[in-house]
Amino acid sequence: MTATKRGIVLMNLGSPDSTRVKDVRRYLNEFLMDERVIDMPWLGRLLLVKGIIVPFRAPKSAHAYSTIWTAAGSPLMVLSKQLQEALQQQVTEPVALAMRYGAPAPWTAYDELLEKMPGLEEVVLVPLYPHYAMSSYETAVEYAKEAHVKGKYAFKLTVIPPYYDNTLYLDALAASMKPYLQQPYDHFLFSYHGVPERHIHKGDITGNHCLKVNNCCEVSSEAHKQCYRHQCLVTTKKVAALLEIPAQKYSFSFQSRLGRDEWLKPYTAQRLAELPTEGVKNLLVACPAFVSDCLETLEEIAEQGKETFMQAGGESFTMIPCLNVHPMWVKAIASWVKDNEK
Ligand SMILES: C=CC1=C(C)c2cc3[nH]c(cc4nc(cc5[nH]c(cc1n2)c(C)c5CCC(=O)O)C(CCC(=O)O)=C4C)c(C)c3C=C
Ligand SMILES: [Fe+2]
Ligand SMILES: [Fe+2]
Repeated sequence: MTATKRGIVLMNLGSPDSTRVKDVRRYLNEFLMDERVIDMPWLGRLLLVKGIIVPFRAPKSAHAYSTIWTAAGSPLMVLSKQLQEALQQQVTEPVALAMRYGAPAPWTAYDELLEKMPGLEEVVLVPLYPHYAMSSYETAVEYAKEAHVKGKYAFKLTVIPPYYDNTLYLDALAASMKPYLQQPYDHFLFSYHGVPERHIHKGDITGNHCLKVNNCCEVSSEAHKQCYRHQCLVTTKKVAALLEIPAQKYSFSFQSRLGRDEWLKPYTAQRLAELPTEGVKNLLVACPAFVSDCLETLEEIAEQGKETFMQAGGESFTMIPCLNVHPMWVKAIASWVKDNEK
């Protein structure tokens, strides 16, 4: 039997091309005009995004990006490329990188793989999002599928499902965090990117479970296949168990709220201001919704979040890096692609 000619695409969110306001504006326009991110009818979305959000946000975001930008580009891009290279060392299949917004687009990644491997039969898509959300995992996967159909590519596209409860992912996450638990700490905060509550209702395939049933995320339901909050809770509990963090010593919260809608609570910024008043002086923070460090971890949490916590009376704030190129994480991806061969 001959082996399937297979390639791998790692897919992340994408960053602006530079910290110039015009590049950030273009990026934000593409990002926020995505109907899975701002889920409004097209005209309302256009007016809100181009008329209100982007003109105000672009200069502020450009400044935020300028505080984390490196000589090689945005941390998210640099770290995604490093992950691509590290994975390439572990597997024989060619590995390409794609972004949901900006470059490289999925079709660029597909063409790159075809060039390296003429007669390509299968592409395994690895979304760099552990949890299912319509504004992250779903939009990336649908975009990659659309590019596959539109480009009439002959190869089969196989998508790795959300891996929030996958043992290899959880083991890698716990191992990457463990060294930071050697220092004394009062509390461990798992901060996840937030989403509007409306997105959780929309994703509820049962129509009557999410945010409707008491303790919905802990009551077994088919809805959990697409419930971002449930999946964040599972990652939190399983990692805390692996690290033997007692229940009263950890919690989870949601960051990066945009606009006036109700988003998943508690809000990270609010918790960071409250924790010192509850006796938490030494804090560990991790952001498992991101596999690569990015604006939301390096600026929003490590810079702004730290300031909020320290000003509220905190004494030490330790930000735990994302998985980035942790060897166990690279091995986890390699192993999922290998399992897929069976
Ligand atoms: C309605 C707005 C947004 C939703 C919903 C949303 C969900 C979401 N986002 C990520 C991952 C990332 N988001 C990043 C940046 C970012 N996110 C939004 C808005 C929403 N995200 C904006 C406007 C921005 C741009 C920066 C800013 O102006 O604040 C990033 C960082 C990108 C980088 O270049 O570093 C990531 C990663 C997830 C996982 C998610 C849903 C679960
Ligand atoms: Fe975001
Ligand atoms: Fe839920």
